[in-house]
Amino acid sequence: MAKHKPLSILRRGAGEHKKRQTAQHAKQTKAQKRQHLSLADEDGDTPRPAGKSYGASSMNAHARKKQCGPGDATQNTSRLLAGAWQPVSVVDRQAAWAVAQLLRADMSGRGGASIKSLTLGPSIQAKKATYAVTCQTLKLLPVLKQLLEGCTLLQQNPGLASETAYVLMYEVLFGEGCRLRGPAEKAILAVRDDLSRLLDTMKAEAGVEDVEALLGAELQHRHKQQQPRSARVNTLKMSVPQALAWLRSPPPEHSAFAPKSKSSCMPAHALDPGPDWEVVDACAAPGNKTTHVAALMEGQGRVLAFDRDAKRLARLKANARAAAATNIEARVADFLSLPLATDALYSGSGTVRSRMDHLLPSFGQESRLGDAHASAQPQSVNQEQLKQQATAEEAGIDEAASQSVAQPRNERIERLARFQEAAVRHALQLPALKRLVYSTCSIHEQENEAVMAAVLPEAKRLGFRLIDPFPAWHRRGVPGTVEDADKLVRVDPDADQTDGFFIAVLERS
Ligand SMILES: C[S@@+](CC[C@H](N)C(=O)[O-])C[C@H]1O[C@@H](n2cnc3c(N)ncnc32)[C@H](O)[C@@H]1O
Repeated sequence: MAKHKPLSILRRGAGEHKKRQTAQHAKQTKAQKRQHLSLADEDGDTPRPAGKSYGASSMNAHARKKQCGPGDATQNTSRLLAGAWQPVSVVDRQAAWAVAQLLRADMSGRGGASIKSLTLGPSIQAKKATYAVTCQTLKLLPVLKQLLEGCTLLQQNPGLASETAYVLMYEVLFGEGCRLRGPAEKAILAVRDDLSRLLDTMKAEAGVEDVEALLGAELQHRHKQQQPRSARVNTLKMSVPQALAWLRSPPPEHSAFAPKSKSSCMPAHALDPGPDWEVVDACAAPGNKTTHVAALMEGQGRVLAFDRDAKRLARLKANARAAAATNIEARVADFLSLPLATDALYSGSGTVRSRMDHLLPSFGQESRLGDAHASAQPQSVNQEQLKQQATAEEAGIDEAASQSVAQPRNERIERLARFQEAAVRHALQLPALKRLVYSTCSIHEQENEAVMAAVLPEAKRLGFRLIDPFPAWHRRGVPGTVEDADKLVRVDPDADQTDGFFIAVLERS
């Protein structure tokens, strides 16, 4: 089990830091240009005079200023987007951008891209460092907010957005400092001593020594809850006994190990394909399940992988090559226009731990199974309507979500559920279909049991029945929501310590 790391990990390792700095110096100018291209919301650096220095009078722990109320993050996000001061370091600039996107989406209650997709995406440089700074800034956000509210930093520096301030305050107080200095860094550095004093006062008032203790018990507990790490052995490259032997020797660094959540390996086993099977993965990219299925088929038979997103399909192809899965044929296609079987689309609500959503301020404020059942009893819908309404863009998580227009969560889940239902109905029409696995990494009943309840009558007419892929598994579909709910498999992200998942298997005898 991965243990919670002490505050010292707020500093990146020396090697990583050196690598990052060298790369930064070498690529700074080019990187700045590229960043402006790739981070479309950034409006370029608009250098302004450095902020004034602050005397102790502008920092008051006891009479903290309330100018930064809950509404300010949105305003300040616009400031960030409208050409406010950008951090000079590409890592800090990317982190400030990611924090702005995440807080904006979180406050609006709309779905959005995950921390990982924003900080580890293809256009991001120094991904690990950007991810680390973003996570640590979010983790300490309550403290950073309090510090910011205790001073007039934003008021004195109209060019400084709060998200930039959070990231740079994190860097200056807990991270690696700011070696590269533009107006934003100078503004923060000018008040560094005052911020430190204010932090000391906050700790003294709370009677704690560690900054994390300022976060309160609930938040600390939330951060400590980490899922056990798991990996899937690519049996096309190494057998499981070999892998176990490997794990007993020094750290496993082998392409046969793919870090994966345990539950994400369940759908392929639920399908349980034979070597001579022909399998269709309808919404396949980036190919996690596809490559797993291909391995379970021992590199034989044929796995047809479809995805309507050409870029994501290119990633699938690269992943298939890396996995030595030569039995995968990948094509760009819209599944709803193809007479083929389906994997599934899902909101990804079960992967909040993997997505690191617990670092966001609103985490835990909504009911997890929530509104799904009450508001979304399965309704039969016209197939053509479904095709029109259920656009795939909303269905892909992460990258796709970050590009799509944000929608209220419930609306998005409803649209996903409609697409999912359409996809299953479509797959059921395949005359040669023997077994269908419907799986989502969502915990919403609307996308899971409700979809099954909607399609089951038609599935039964076509000769399918629900079967139980894992009789020994302990967590089942929500009782009373669908016939044979006890044959459905659920994985709970908290109780089962892996990503949330839902799996239903329909088989024709
Ligand atoms: C969540 S991802 C799938 C993850 C994949 N099953 C895996 O295990 O790696 C959803 C994918 O469905 C694709 N998609 C959405 N609508 C589609 C459609 N109508 N036809 C084919 N692919 C679609 C998206 O482009 C996205 O890549």
